[in-house]
Amino acid sequence: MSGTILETRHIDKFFHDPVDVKVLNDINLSVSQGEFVTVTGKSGCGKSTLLYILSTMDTDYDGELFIDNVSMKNKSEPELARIRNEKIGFVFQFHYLLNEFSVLQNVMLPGLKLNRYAQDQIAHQAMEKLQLLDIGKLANKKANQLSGGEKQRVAIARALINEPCIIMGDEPTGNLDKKNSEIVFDIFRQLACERKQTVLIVTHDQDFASRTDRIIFMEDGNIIDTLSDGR
Ligand SMILES: Nc1ncnc2c1ncn2[C@@H]1O[C@H](COP(=O)(O)OP(=O)(O)OP(=O)(O)O)[C@@H](O)[C@H]1O
Repeated sequence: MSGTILETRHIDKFFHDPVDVKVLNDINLSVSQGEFVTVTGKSGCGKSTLLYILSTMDTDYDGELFIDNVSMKNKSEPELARIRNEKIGFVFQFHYLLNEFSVLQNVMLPGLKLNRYAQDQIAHQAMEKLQLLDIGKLANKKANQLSGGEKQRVAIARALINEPCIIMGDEPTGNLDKKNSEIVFDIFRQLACERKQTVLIVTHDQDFASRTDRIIFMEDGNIIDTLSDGR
């Protein structure tokens, strides 16, 4: 494994409504390139809140976040949006695919947003991602013609289109059966091992978590333990 790709220093987070509540307490985290990490803990312990901060979508916190060794402090919203698009791919529990668009078009969308390549080049890259995930044959189907497992694979392909250095997932297998969860797990493992992309997943799924490189356990807004598999 190589350098640090994601780091937090002393992150605290308060919610103020209806009363002041501290939901994250002194979160210090360092994740390496190519590492496959899960964050787990009971409902309400702060996992999603942390993920929102790590993904730069929530900027209302104390402490400092570094992505690819760059501090996110004092960045404007357009700058953060650019960093998000370039550096981070997201996979959610619910896929949020656009039903009226084809699979290929869905995968292309974040690439078009970044405006880095011509449209036909993005289409080519999108096709490559679909093939990587073994769903090339679905390219021209509409998103609403797919099974749940296929939709989630398309959502992963979409997350990969801009070659992000970090892939973040919020319960990405939460809506899948065992077989499809396995497929999604294997994809993340492959991305981390072979493509050296960092994968950080929030999950309740203990079986999933137990097979990743490191499990970060949270309780009441604190990191209480980490378990590495020594890989
Ligand atoms: N917008 C908000 N305003 C006030 N409190 C909030 C807000 N969002 C979340 N919380 C509180 O912050 C704490 C952490 O919530 P968070 O959603 O991060 O937990 P979680 O570990 O992701 O839970 P789950 O596993 O159920 O998704 C909880 O006590 C929650 O009630």
